Amino acid sequence: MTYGVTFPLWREAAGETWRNYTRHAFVEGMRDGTLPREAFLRYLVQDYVFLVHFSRAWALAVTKAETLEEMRACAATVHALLDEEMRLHVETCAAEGISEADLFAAEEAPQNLAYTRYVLDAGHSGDFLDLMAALAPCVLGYGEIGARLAAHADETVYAEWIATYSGEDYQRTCRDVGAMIDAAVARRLGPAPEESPRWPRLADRFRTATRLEVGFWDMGLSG
Ligand SMILES: Cc1ncc(CO)c(N)n1
Repeated sequence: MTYGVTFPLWREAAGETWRNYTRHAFVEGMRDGTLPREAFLRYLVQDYVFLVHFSRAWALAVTKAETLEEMRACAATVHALLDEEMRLHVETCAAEGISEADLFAAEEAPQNLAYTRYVLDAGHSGDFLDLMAALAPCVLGYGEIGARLAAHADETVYAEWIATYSGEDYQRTCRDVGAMIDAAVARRLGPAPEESPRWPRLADRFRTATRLEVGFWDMGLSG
């Protein structure tokens, strides 16, 4: 999955951190079905809270945008998170006797706090590109993981998770976000963005968010 031209460059710059995220033991446990249910549910409850704050960060992107196209793409992502992706969390948890009110009230794990507030701060202290560099590993990383697992997973109890992230709705969101980031980078940094003095810092933000994704999976495994 490439999702545009900027994402592959940032992913490459993140080096083995990207692999640690997308090939994490938690991910492989969903692929082959060996992930303990308890770890999955712990993760899913935290991930619901993550998505609440992640939606806020995309809403912040609407206010940081410079064009109507950017505003539309960011608003559409807020909608996709709140009304499509979170359905997985609500329905899976409901089947386990965990209500949406319980999810909303769940106490955030430190790894969750660190990640979401890092992303929000990237947006508050920086501009639209700073925010996009911090948001990209989440959206596009899950797209990449979902597509790989759909192609290579065993018959697994985690099929619904895999179907959510490999499904057409989520993959379309990833393609749209990838294209929007390419246009946003070209608009602000010109035709040779890698030569811009801002480039190393954007790549660094992307890698930091990727490190925080690794921490999020670690949390799921360790409690
Ligand atoms: C931690 C995390 N990263 C990315 C996504 C994809 O939106 C998610 N649901 N949770």
